Amino acid sequence: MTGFGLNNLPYGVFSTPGGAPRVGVRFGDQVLDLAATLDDSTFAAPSLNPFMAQGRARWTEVREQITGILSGGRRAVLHPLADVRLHMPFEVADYVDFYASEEHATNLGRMFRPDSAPLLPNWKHLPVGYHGRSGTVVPSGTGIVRPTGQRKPPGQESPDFGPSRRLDVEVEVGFVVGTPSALGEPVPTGAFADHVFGVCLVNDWSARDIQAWEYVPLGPFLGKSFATSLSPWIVPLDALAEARVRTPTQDPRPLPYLVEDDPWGLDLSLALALNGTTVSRPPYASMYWSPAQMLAHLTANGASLRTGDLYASGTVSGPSPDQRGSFIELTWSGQEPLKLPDGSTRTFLEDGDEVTISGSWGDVSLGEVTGRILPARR
Ligand SMILES: O=C(O)/C=C/C(=O)CC(=O)CC(=O)O
Ligand SMILES: [Ca+2]
Ligand SMILES: [Mg+2]
Repeated sequence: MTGFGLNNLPYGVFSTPGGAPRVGVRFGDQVLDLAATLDDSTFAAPSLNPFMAQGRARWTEVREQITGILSGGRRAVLHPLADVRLHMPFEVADYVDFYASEEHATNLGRMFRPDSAPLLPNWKHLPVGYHGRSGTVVPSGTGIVRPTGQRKPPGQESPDFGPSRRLDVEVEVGFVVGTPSALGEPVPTGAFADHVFGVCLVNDWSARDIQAWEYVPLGPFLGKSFATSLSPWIVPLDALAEARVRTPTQDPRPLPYLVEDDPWGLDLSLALALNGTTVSRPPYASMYWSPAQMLAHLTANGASLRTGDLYASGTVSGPSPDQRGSFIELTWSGQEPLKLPDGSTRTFLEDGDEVTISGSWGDVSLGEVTGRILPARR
């Protein structure tokens, strides 16, 4: 049907006019009102966190119940999607962003560090990542104010302060943790599905001029912390069982704690659209590190997981130029502007631009995450 049939059933948080935000499941162009249908107060919460904290056995049980209700015509409270407002689906605990695409890491290495090897020596030994800012993860549709910060273009002797001139996107896939883990206890790759509840789309907005000046030696900071957008529907891992593929061959072989027996690469097709025109189609199957390896690495030092932790894959870029997941790559640092159907060209984002990332596996849709650029505050 629409990408939201019985084989998908993603969870989100919605409200009807005058009603409180509560948990819903998308079915076609309708939203199943879970609190009203199952008479379970877990789903009356304004976030998925209480349900996600209950763990995999409960997630499976509820998915079976919902499937039974929607296929067997049992009493269900459904609202037309057009009549509801969608909210942040869960409360983000900690937020981590990885860097798991070899193509993206190579492209950015070439542009940011033209005088050294594009991949740093650690890159094929561990999934490189950084901790982001969970408080600025925003729901799809939130306007993105152009950030202001320190900029130092090449050839300019000292930095100045002003609105970013190189505002960009990053097409990413997000993984949402349900079951927490104990401090001091690493989570092995084989326990990925016990902890991760589901998958969504992420746009890691990035101000390339701020980033290029600030990032050495501690990594991304204000160039990325102003906003990160999230899609409204969290697709359960169960809906993606058939999407699983092996990652590309990993050479050198990763250390034992990063080896995965069951493959958790995902054959998702993503798309990046600017003002309604698709400009790129990044293939998630090309990602070098799997989300199970990312989780094992994230906890290898004993760092604990909390319900609502979000970790993103890093920008998804495939091998061909029309598969790149950011404008800095698509326009090669602004040197090769994109031509748009209205005859205009684009390097980085302009005020008023609207960006939409969508994704799917077969007829299982991840929906979309969208955002429009608002002028800088003055
Ligand atoms: O190579 C760098 O210095 C930085 C690259 C990024 O902007 C990466 C980032 O946010 C991680 C990713 O999305 O892949
Ligand atoms: Ca990123
Ligand atoms: Mg961000």
